[in-house]
Amino acid sequence: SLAPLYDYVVVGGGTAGLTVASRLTEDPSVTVAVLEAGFNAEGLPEVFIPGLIGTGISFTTLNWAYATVPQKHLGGRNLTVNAGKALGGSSIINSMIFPRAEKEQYDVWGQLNNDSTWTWSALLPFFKKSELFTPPNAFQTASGVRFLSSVHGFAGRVKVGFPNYFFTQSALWRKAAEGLGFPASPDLANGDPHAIGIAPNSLDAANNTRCSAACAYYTPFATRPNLVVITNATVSRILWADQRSGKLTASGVEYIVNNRTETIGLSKEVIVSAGTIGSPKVLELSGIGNSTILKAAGVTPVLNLPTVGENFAGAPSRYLNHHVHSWANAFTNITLTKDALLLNLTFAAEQEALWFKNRTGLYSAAPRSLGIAAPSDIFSPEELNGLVAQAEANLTYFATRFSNGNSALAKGIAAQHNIALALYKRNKELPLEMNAEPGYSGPTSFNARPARNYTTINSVLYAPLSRGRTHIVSSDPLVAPAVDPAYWAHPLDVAAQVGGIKLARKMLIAPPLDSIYVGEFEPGSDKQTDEEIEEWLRTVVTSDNHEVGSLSMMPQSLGGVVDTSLKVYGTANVRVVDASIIPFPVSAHLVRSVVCFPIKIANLLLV
Ligand SMILES: Cc1cc2nc3c(=O)[nH]c(=O)nc-3n(C[C@H](O)[C@H](O)[C@H](O)COP(=O)(O)OP(=O)(O)OC[C@H]3O[C@@H](n4cnc5c(N)ncnc54)[C@H](O)[C@@H]3O)c2cc1C
Repeated sequence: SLAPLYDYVVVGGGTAGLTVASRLTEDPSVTVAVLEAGFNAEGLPEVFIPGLIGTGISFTTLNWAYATVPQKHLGGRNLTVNAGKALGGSSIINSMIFPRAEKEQYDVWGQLNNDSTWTWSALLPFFKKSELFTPPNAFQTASGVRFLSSVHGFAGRVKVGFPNYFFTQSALWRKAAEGLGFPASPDLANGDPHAIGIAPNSLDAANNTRCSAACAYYTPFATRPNLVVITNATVSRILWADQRSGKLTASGVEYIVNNRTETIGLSKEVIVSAGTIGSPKVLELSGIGNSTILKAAGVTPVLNLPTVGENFAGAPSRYLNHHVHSWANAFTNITLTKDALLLNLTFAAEQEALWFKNRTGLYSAAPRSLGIAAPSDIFSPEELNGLVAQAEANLTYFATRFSNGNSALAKGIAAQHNIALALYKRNKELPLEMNAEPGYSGPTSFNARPARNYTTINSVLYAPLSRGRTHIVSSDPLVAPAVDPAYWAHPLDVAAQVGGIKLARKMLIAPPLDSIYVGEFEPGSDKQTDEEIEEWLRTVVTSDNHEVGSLSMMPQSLGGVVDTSLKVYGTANVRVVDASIIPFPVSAHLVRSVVCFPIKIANLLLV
């Protein structure tokens, strides 16, 4: 055993990891060390200026860019799943969209675990507590921002606000969507997101800068003597002590810094917060997981927990400029677009100067106007009945196929599918985010597409029924895992995403958005039938970055890996706190959800 240096060691200084570390060190007698593979990137313009996301090193150095294995249902393509590699994790490179999902989807977390502390009504106070919300000013209100103060908090750590610039296309799109039957949302964080509106952003409204997890949970507390953050430190494994009361007990953590292997001792717990792909990797390298998979990778198993890395849910979609998903885009006669920033570098320089001068202009605009579509928006009642009946008939088949031969997990996935389909029938499982991109978004590179201005309607698949897995293939901690999200493995996911393209097309030519429409670019006039759209999508969609579930919080009888206090089954002092514990995907961007887990560590409530 190692001499304990710290009470807690947090593996991964990302969104959830920094939340935990800052909360624990509020007690001056508690010592915490955070080990983060990336560095502190808060000072980079591509991190702090909202409109510069995607430029500079945001998607190279600051990104793990995990490659998937060939995706069987997407023509055997290898896709990239983005995940932030920096202090603050994915919140450093994300789109700062900060809404909440449908209430009933959060309730499923509690339902699967028979635990009412993991439900919308139990989580809402924590959602509120974690944010420092700045209501819209007169200009923002006049530009269409709506909010309900009852669902916001005004004294938390994550700064939440709205941008200082609104693209005309977005306003036209919201009107068009309302014309197609989407209600105007009073607030996209109210738990009823089947509507259209302007999403709140994790943004410091006073400065118009990104508020990442580092901004919220590290920078204000960096000088705490009981908090130590080691950057450029890649954790290779957890070190085990003799068993404590029959349970596996961590005594320290091994990590690599500057090509040296170091160790750090702990007296209380290790908190694994390395993200949905990073966390199962750390557990497997430490000997926790499916013994067969571990042995094949050259790791000696210490605890056989065969569902580590399973129940992995993601969706193929993405809408940063070069990380696309499914969209319909059209040429537009409007000139103030994001394309203008690429087409005219003088204009781009002027806009950047404007941002530095008074925090306005195109670069101050973080995304975005968005809406969440329900089954009724993309399927006729007959189509929906048919798809749900088919999914019900094949429920056992898919649950078994997705569970990698684990009968408990097959039950867990069957339970999730049963609940999802019941929600589908009640129009409460919301399969798509629709949003307007004021510029090009799609599969064609800047040089290969016409040098024009565009409007894009993105359609992002949420709440997928497909489940895949992520596992190590080597005992070398610097080797990437084999990531298989099994995108489009379930037919309902495919149908929903095809429906999203049809809805996007309808929106592009609905008044008043039609007033700026000068012809479709993609998918293009040769892709009209569902089959043609589907075949095209299979060749172009890329990864969404909202992966969850690889270390699911579920009972062991349903194939879970952690209990509702987020302890790993069979361990005395290993907890997982990050998006990997989310057992059932929800229809929202995730940061809100991973900073609000209602657990107690050493009697200290996390949020
Ligand atoms: C491009 C992109 C856009 C997104 N857009 C949005 C959005 O607009 N709104 C929203 O709410 N969500 C968005 N998301 C999703 C959201 O940001 C993530 O789901 C969330 O931040 C995940 O939090 P986490 O704590 O689970 O993991 P992360 O925040 O990813 O943290 C994991 C941390 O662990 C570190 N790590 C991993 N392995 C090791 C290791 N072995 N040793 C040491 N450190 C390690 C990583 O470097 C990282 O810092 C987006 C994500 C991406 C990638």
